[in-house]
Amino acid sequence: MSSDNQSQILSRLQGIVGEDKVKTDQDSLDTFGKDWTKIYEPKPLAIVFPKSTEEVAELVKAANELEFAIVPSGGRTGLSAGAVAANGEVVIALDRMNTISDFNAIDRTVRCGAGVITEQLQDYAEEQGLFYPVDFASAGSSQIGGNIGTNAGGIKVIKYGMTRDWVAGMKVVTGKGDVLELNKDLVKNNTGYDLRQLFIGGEGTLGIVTEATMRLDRAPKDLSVLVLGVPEFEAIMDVLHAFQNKLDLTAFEFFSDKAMRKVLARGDVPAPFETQAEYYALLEFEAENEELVNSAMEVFEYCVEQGWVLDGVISQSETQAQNLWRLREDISETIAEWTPYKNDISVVVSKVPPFLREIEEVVNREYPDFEIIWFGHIGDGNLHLNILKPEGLAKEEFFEKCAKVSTWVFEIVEKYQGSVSAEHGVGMTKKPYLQYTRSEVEIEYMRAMKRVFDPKNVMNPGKVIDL
Ligand SMILES: O=C(O)CC[C@@H](O)C(=O)O
Ligand SMILES: [Zn+2]
Repeated sequence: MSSDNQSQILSRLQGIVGEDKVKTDQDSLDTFGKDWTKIYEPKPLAIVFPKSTEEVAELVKAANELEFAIVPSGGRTGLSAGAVAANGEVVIALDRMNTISDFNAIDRTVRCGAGVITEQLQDYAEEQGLFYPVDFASAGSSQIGGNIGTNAGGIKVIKYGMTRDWVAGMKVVTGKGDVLELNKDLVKNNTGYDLRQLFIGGEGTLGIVTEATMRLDRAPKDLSVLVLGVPEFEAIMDVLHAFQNKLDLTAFEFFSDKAMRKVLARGDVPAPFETQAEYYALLEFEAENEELVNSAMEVFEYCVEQGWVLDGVISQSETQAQNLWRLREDISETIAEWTPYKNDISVVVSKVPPFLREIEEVVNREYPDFEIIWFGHIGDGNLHLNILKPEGLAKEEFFEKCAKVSTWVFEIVEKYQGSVSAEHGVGMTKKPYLQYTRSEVEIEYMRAMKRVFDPKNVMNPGKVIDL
């Protein structure tokens, strides 16, 4: 792009959002040009901070006219490079659109600007005696618009579903610059195609979500957390099955001993119990009355009798419950110092054990010095596969080897009819592998949709699919 073009674009942006809301300093470009993927060099042209849907629509129209690309940006906590601007794009950061309004106690809904932080909504719901259930470790920085764009999942999906299930209505600016108000917050609205669903999880490739009405729920009462030591991976599924038959679980997570040891080594949280097991399951349920607690204890004893569980602990206080959760939630951040290879994959729950074993076998056989760290939302069939870079192995060589790992893993994903991205989206990192989960015909329909909503390919180009 010539410098004339660049200055034309910049002055147009300034005309729309105001001079001080267009940033081109190196610090802003570096910060807003990337997400947590960390493997791409950010190179945006500018970062703009609009305040309203109208301003966003003007920005998108300008992009169509002056032919520049847009990257929508929320809390930038994504792990698939969906919010990376590495090719001179204009980043639209929704941070200033962070108002919560129009709470409706009867409908149990609240309107959020796209820039509302997840935790801000969770706290707001709590103040109203209600609950916003989509939750994950990055809730303190991720934004509602980004959650919708990526259909964020997290640790409570087993009971509450993904972000998709909590969007009552939303406003989007399409890639053509049209403003759509979708679904009008209705529970029942059988009037043909539900366009909401295309933008939810569309990763900003069809348009930008600027506002949304989010549903809230009854607040769960007296949540209890159980951590169980499990000697064999296969037994975790028996444990899940046994507990699900008796209790309505709000979470069922797992992590390996290797993962937990890394968290414990930081010295912030105590070990759950002395017995060491190869894997741990973390369960959460509403212990509203004694009957439910007794029921949980009976299942626990049954699991011990069967040899599926070696030891366990049930939280006796809120602090203990939080500490048990930290054993699971702190893993991702803790292992970041080993420059891990990351993957986020899923299969139907019943196929999880052979699926994991097959992946483990191939990695162990080909690269015996690689340390695999398993954890994830196993109650939903979602595994997080992390591999730590061995000390002394150069980063480049490690990532070259990991590219091979990806191909083996995705071949196994295809064999098990799973997904190459369970909850982290496609972005740039999973784009080359989409065909392991989506058929060619399906991908062609996706391209056709992209052409309808964003004919000039200004919206987050190079993410999810290529035209
Ligand atoms: O870092 C990862 O691999 C997963 C991050 C996140 O989805 C989690 O469940 O902790
Ligand atoms: Zn996760």
